[in-house]
Amino acid sequence: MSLNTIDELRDEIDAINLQIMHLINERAILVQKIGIAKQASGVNRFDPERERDMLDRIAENNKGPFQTTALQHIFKEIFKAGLEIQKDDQKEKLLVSRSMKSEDTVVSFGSAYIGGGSMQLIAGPCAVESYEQTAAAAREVKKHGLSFLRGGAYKPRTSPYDFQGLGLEGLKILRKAADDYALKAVSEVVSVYDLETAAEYLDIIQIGARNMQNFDLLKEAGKMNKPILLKRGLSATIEEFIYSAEYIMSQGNKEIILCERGIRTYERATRNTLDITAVPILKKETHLPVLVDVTHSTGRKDLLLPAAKAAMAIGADGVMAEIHPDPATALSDSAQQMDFSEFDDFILELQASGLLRMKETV
Ligand SMILES: O=C(O)C(=O)C[C@]1(C(=O)O)C=C[C@@H](O)C=C1
Repeated sequence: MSLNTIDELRDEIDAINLQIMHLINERAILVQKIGIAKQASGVNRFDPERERDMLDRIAENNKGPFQTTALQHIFKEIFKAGLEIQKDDQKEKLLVSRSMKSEDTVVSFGSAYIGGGSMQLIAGPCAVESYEQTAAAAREVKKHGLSFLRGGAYKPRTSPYDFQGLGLEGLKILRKAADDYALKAVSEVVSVYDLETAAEYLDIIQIGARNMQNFDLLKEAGKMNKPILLKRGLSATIEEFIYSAEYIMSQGNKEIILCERGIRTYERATRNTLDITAVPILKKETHLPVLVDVTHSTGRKDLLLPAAKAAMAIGADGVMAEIHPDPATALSDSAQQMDFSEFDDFILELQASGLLRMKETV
């Protein structure tokens, strides 16, 4: 066969390639329409029976030279690509997605707000242990012109024998300390049964990493008229994180703050691996504010400042950090909490780097 003939055959293949491309895209448009119809009727995107029917029809009609198995593999790839298009279309329609709302969501608390370019620092003890301890932290938070005081009242711990938190008493102490220093109170709720009560004492309800896919808790939080701070799961993908936020917003609550707190990987140098690029991805894919928890992600005091600088430099709406009057005596996370002198240095460094301007935290 001459080279001419090969070129002529290739020209024919090029023309057929384009025909196949147009047909596949024509098919994709139909798949998109089916995806929209399925979403509207709550039908699962993946339909194995339908795929089996189509593959059987390929087998019945295949006259070669391709082996039927080879063709079926090719069509399976087309089906998978169709599912991806349906998924992307669905993601574009999520209430939390940036395509649904181009402007940033700003969660307002009177003169304080989270999102929309404000740079917040949420600080406080890992756990509320006593009024004196929590009030001391509140005083430090206020001293630096910050607005938000965190403190754990319900502590999900790995071991059932570890300090579980003061519960309702802890919420009351946190509320009093926050009120005494005109701060907003942030604390985690771990059970659906505690939501209503907690909402009476908190300005922000936190749903922790271990509960990121506690769908009942997410749905009930979505029915509340209270901002929700949702932490990324230990091993959650960004897509799962976004869908968990959608669970909340789908129930009506639009005041959601996302928090990247590190993911569990093979790395042991830090407590978790801070997935810092999750911040711009989440800012790009959703309109929600994104915070970074530098304490739980790194688990190391020496990394709190570098991690906070990285978070603020990459576009986070703020940082969460733990402080304690005497970390060595803390009932949880004693190794990771800054004492007040360390906190002073932390704040000064962030200010010196121009990443934290105190006027925006008032
Ligand atoms: O027919 C459907 O239900 C579709 O969603 C379309 C389609 C396809 O590519 O043909 C895509 C994914 C499903 O698993 C089955 C079929």
